[in-house]
Amino acid sequence: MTSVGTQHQFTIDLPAPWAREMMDGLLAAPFSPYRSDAELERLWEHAKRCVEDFPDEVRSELIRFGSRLSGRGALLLRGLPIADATLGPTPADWTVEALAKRTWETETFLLAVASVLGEVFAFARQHDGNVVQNVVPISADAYTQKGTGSKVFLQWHTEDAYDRLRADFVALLCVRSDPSAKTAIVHPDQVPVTPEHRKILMQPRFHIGVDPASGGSGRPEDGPMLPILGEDADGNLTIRLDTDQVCAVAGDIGAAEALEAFRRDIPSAARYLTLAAGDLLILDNYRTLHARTAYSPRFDGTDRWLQRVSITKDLQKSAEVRTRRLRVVDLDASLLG
Ligand SMILES: O=C(O)CCC(=O)C(=O)O
Ligand SMILES: [Fe+2]
Repeated sequence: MTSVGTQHQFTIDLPAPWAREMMDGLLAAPFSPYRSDAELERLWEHAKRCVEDFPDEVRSELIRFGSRLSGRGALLLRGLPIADATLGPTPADWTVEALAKRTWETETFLLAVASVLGEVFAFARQHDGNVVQNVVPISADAYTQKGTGSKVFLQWHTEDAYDRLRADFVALLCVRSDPSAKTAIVHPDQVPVTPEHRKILMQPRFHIGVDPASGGSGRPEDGPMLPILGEDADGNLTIRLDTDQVCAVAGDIGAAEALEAFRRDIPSAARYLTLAAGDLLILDNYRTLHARTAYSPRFDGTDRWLQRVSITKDLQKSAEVRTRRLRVVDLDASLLG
């Protein structure tokens, strides 16, 4: 097994014979993640048991990444064998009805990996609360700042930057690739920042906009006042930002300058990856910004297709706002900040 890494990101190539055998075994997984919450829970239990067969190195790297001890912001597992023919056509949108799938081996693997990092969950406002979300290009969204957009650059962001219940980790499994679409990642430590700017970016001198689906206006200036950078208990830098949905507080020239300088230096500090089918990219949502380059889907069933889950280390913190479904945070705009 080969693994290479930097202090910011780490890549593991899954051993091919093991990965093939595991995927063959998962073909028989009897539960769908899409039909009901009860069935999803059965699949979750099943996925957790699969982790017992993971190679030691994969398991221990996942545990290390999940514990945040490594300080890294991204972990890429490569080489999951995906039989393109069994996937069926890329759906035209993410609705469950569109997923004429009969086997759920990729979803099961995604959940198995997620189970080492924490608990999967979703927001009711996104993808109808699907826990496993299918990120595909949607024709009507082509020019939007959504994961389902395509023809425009999807700006640098952490997921749900304005929300205190945002995910700790986001896992993206590429099941069908488009070589022209690149996923870009950057750790805040990689972006050069002067000590003065860093101090400013750590103060609540910025607004992060709340999208209309979450009860906000979609305008950055209406969003809560928040810092962009922070520090965790170990003194490591954390980040919450969506460069499409942020502004400095009105009249705060220092904050505006610090934000502009930071934003300007992101692209050259970033790493650009073309996700291949079978690549699973796990992002620490407190330590990595991501983005996606523009690309041109054909909308003919052969387009790029990612499956994604959001993971929290502490499902309990959203207990009060999960009143309807076990893993789905209710539509509620009272949680910002
Ligand atoms: O398409 C990608 O590579 C990333 C999409 C994205 O930002 C997401 O699904 O969170
Ligand atoms: Fe994203």
